[in-house]
Amino acid sequence: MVYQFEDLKKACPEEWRDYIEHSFVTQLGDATLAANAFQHYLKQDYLFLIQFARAFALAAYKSPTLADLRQAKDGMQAILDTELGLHIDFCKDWGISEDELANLPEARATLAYTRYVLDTGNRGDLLDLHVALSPCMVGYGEIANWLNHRSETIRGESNPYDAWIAMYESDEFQEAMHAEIRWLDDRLAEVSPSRFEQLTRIFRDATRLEIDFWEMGLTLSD
Ligand SMILES: Cc1ncc(CO)c(N)n1
Repeated sequence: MVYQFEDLKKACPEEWRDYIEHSFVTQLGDATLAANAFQHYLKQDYLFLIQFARAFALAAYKSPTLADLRQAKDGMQAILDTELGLHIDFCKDWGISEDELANLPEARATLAYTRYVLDTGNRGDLLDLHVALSPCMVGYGEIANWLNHRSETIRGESNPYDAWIAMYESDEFQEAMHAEIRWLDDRLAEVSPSRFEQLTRIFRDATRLEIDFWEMGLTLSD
C-alpha cells in the first residue's frame, strides 16, 4: 500500500466533512454569519497565526535537509509577511485595532489547537509536525473551493465575508496548499501501515481541533 495525503482524509471522513462544511463556513458563505461571531473568530485567528509561525520555526529546527529547511522558512514567511499583514488590515476593517489584538487573551480552543500542534512537533519528527499542520494548510483552501461550488454561496459586495473567501481562493494560498500536499505525498509514500495509523490519529485530532475553533467562533466562547 502506497499512502497519500488523500488517505488521511479518507481515514476520518466524518471529522473532515464536519470541519469543511461547518455551520460557521456555510453561514459565512451565504452571508448569514453574525458579525460578532466573525469578529471573535478574527481576533482568535490572529493569536492562532502567531503560534503557527512558531510551529514553522519548529519545523525549521526539525529539518534534516536544506530543502526541508527552505520549505519551513517559506511557511513561516508566508504567515509573517503575507497572512498576518492581511489579517491585521482585515481586523481593522471589522473595527478591531492592532492595540486590541496585542492585548487579547487566548480562548481555550486557540490554546488547545496551537499547543497540540507544537507538542506533536516537539515529541515527534518533521512528518508528525507537517501532518498536524495539514488540516490548517489544506482545509482552508478546500473550504474556499467548496464554498465556490455551493449554489447558496453569495459572492461579491453583497456578502461582507467575500474578502475572506477571496483570501483563501487566492493563487498564493492555493499554491501553498498544493505544495503541502506534494510534500506529504512524497513522505507518506514511504510509511508502514502502523506508522500511517499513528499519523491518522494526529490528523484526526488536528481536524477535531479545527471544528472546535469554528465552534468557538459561533458560540463566542473564550
Ligand atoms: C484556525 C485556522 N486554521 C487554518 C487557517 C489557515 O491559515 C487559519 N488561518 N486559521
